[in-house]
Amino acid sequence: MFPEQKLGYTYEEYKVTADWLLANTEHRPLIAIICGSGLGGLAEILKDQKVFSYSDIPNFPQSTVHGHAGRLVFGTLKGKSCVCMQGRFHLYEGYPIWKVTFPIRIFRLLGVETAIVTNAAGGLNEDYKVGDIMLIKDHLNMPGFAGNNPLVGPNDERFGLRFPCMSDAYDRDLRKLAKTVARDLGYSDFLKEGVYCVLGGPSFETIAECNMLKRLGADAVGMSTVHEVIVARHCGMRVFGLSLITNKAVMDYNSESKANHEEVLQTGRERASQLEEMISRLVEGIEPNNNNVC
Ligand SMILES: O=P(O)(O)O[C@H]1O[C@H](CO)[C@@H](O)[C@H]1O
Ligand code: HPA
Repeated sequence: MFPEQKLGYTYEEYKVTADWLLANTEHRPLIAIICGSGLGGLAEILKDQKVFSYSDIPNFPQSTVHGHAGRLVFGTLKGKSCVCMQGRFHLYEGYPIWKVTFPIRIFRLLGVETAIVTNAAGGLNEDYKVGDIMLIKDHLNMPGFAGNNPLVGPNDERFGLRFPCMSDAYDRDLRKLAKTVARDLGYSDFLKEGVYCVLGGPSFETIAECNMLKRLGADAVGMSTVHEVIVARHCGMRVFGLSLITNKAVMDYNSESKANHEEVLQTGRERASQLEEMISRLVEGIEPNNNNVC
């Protein structure tokens, strides 16, 4: 006999964590920001911070990847209450997908209405340059095609529907707002909009895989974000996503380039201040959603 496999957290387990956070901070965030690899500096722009190490929060997984500090930062940005993950979880760290997305449901129980998800990604679209910021308009969920979707398992109606729609995953109004913000900041030259493809990692893609993904319609490739977005949409949050193009995917057998995590982190450092400015202005323009399910 095989031992029964755990398929996710119970509602009560999510509540334990959410209630612990509510008891330990006075912040009541409406906006959650998830920092991608090397983008943890985004959390530093929050004022009146209350910071928790993931290791101190009941049930919280731990960050194991360089460039993901493992801190949950509450604070205000442009007068709005926010919570920021300085470090996310990835499948390749060995976490089951329901642990990867655990924080999203916690945020929902805290009252968060809007999720801003950021990541570092490899550019597949040949028009993209290193340092470009790509607004995510849609995704390709490769682990999902193989049955690894964070909503697999019994559905808890207190979070959302059994079969949530994903054709409107990335909020059109927030993308419009981001384009206006980027134009006002003079960022239009490096602003793109495209399709993000998630793979399991941790190995970077082969040349053949990059060419295949491009033909399938992906503009950028990474190892995160999509699982979080699916859970956020399932529980009725609005989602805004952006990818920082940290490296160009290698598409050509004559190329000497090699993807590496140090380059990913370095590009994050170089674009940090523009990303901070853009996210601040975006948050400033976000209207409360009055906790309506989108
Ligand atoms: O998606 P984020 O967390 O930004 O990180 C990206 O950067 C790492 C690879 O360098 C991978 O984890 C990839 O997903
Ligand atoms: N591939 C996958 N994930 C990534 C990449 C990449 O080229 N760059 C940053 N994260």
